[in-house]
Amino acid sequence: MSTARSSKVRIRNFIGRIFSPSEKDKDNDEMKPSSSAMDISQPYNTVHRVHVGYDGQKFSGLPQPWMDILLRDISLADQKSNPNAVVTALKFYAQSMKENEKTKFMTTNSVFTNSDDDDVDVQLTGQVTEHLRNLQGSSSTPSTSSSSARPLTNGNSTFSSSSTDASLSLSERNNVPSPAPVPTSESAPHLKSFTGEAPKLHPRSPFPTQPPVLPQRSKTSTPITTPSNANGAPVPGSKGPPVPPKPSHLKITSSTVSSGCSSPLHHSSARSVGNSLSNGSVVSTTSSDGDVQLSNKENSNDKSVGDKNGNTTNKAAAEPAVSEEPPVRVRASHREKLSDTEVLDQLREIVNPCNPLGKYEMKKQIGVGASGTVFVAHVAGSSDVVAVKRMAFKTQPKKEMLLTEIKVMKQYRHPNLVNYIESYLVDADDLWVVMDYLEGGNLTDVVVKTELDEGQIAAVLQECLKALHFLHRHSIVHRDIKSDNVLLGMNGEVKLTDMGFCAQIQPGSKRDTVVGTPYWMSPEILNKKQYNYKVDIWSLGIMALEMIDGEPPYLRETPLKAIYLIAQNGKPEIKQRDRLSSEFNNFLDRCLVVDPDNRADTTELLAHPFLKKAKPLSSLVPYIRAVREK
Ligand SMILES: Nc1ncnc2c1ncn2[C@@H]1O[C@H](COP(=O)(O)OP(=O)(O)OP(=O)(O)O)[C@@H](O)[C@H]1O
Repeated sequence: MSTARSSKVRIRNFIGRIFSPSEKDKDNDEMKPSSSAMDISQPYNTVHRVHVGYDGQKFSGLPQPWMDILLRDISLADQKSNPNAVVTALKFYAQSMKENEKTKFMTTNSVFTNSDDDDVDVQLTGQVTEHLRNLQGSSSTPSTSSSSARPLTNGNSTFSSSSTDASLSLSERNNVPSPAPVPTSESAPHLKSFTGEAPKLHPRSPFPTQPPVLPQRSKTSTPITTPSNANGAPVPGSKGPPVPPKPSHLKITSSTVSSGCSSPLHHSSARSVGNSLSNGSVVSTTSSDGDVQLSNKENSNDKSVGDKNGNTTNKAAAEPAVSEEPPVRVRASHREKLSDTEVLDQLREIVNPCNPLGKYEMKKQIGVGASGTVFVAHVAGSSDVVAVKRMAFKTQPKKEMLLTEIKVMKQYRHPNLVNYIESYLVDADDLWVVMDYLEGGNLTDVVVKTELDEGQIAAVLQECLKALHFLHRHSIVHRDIKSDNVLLGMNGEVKLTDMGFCAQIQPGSKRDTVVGTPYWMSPEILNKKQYNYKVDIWSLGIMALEMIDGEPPYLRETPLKAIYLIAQNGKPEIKQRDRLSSEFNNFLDRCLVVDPDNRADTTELLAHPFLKKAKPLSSLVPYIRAVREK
């Protein structure tokens, strides 16, 4: 029986990568300075397998630190009630660890990508699949019994001496300093109507009990600094996502200014690009390369959930045990990845070949992102202000994503997208992307610190939907919709940014690359199913919940638990349902439909009665100001 019920999780590569921490993304290899001729290289493409069993009662075969995490975060009862969700969470966790090692700064609320042909597989025997199906059929209600009542445990100690520390200390990395104490109001605050007066800010309530492990929201308005070793790698256990080492030439300095050159866009047009293109017309036709290109993968990989014939063919399924095997095989990618040199070549075709230093005068740092640092800059000889994102190209772990971002920004212009102005590649490494400056910062700061009313929320959603409608109409799926990626102007403009994960999906086709930020991810992405542009609608629904609650569902859970809960629960609970208008409730219900085929699209949502409640964008201004001035 236990054999029949065994499920097998193959977590390939992961362990090998943990124990070979110096093996980096091979994309970076050619950029590494060559070491001495006597150096013996690290093994590469090593593949290890860990067979994990589930006997209907508990999981076995996981490395001990993982067992500890599992037991700490997901009770045995929860494991039993939905082992499939546990498997999904473990897969995700393993994948995030792998990303962590690749990018050095993975956190669960960091965005990440992984191809479906990556290294973490789950195989369930037919009977187990049936068993799980029965379980799921009979327990479709959310299992939150232990999640909200139980104070979160601190994951710091669990892995402090383990050899897998560097990757497994995810929870610890998600720790953030406690928010400043704010008086808790006795009664739940009601959504307000905007009166036109200066807003009385409604600070979000603090946690009832301060959880020791709190997943971190990216706090992009202040630089994130993380202790790092001599190589710039993060120190295990350090808090906050480390940023890539910043080359000295990225420091703000006016001493390096050299002669500028004429730009493709004149200064005076820089701030009006969006408006001048307000019809949302496509400037250029579809890109045919990089991530923007559709690569609709045939289901050619050998990964499957369950054996359709119900056969128990795998020895490991019958005998759950940790077994590490020698390197086996590396699955061919379904899409040819561009080499660094190819990315560089394509980039050179896009960028302005001149030196930007005389043209843009850096004023101050706005924030530090995963790939670089954003500055506000003055355009020399004018009063125009732009944002300049500077990135050290050679050390970027995801160069192709950068290329995608620039291509999409350049090709698709719309008043509700942050518009690209131009880009430069200085000394083949210092990549500048010049874009509209949105002085109001990101929506996260507003939703975390204030409470918008329904009219304001509707206004924000309407603007985002216009951008999404435009993108979807051009077969572009954004894949990372969240408040962090919505920028605000001081006049209340609302614009989507961060096009790095955009992909093109031909009408009627789907993708399966796992991309996004877990808390905002749709169930179909999380479960590694094929998906289409409807994933953006789900994320928009989660973002609407952020605007109501100040955070997405499960943000206070430990990462593994959060992923488990998303996989387990599907549609999240709308906590303040009773306080919301029926129109808003219905809007949320249309976004947060688990089955993407039944989920609304942008056309439906743009005509939704809830958006009739949208207030003028100027209603956002006092809130934006208040947050900026705080
Ligand atoms: N055009 C802009 N105008 C104003 N602020 C901006 C602009 N672009 C980015 N920012 C701000 O700069 C900070 C860093 O932005 P960035 O896009 O680098 O962050 P990220 O999305 O975390 O990183 P990455 O895109 O590299 O993964 C954020 O606070 C963001 O809101």
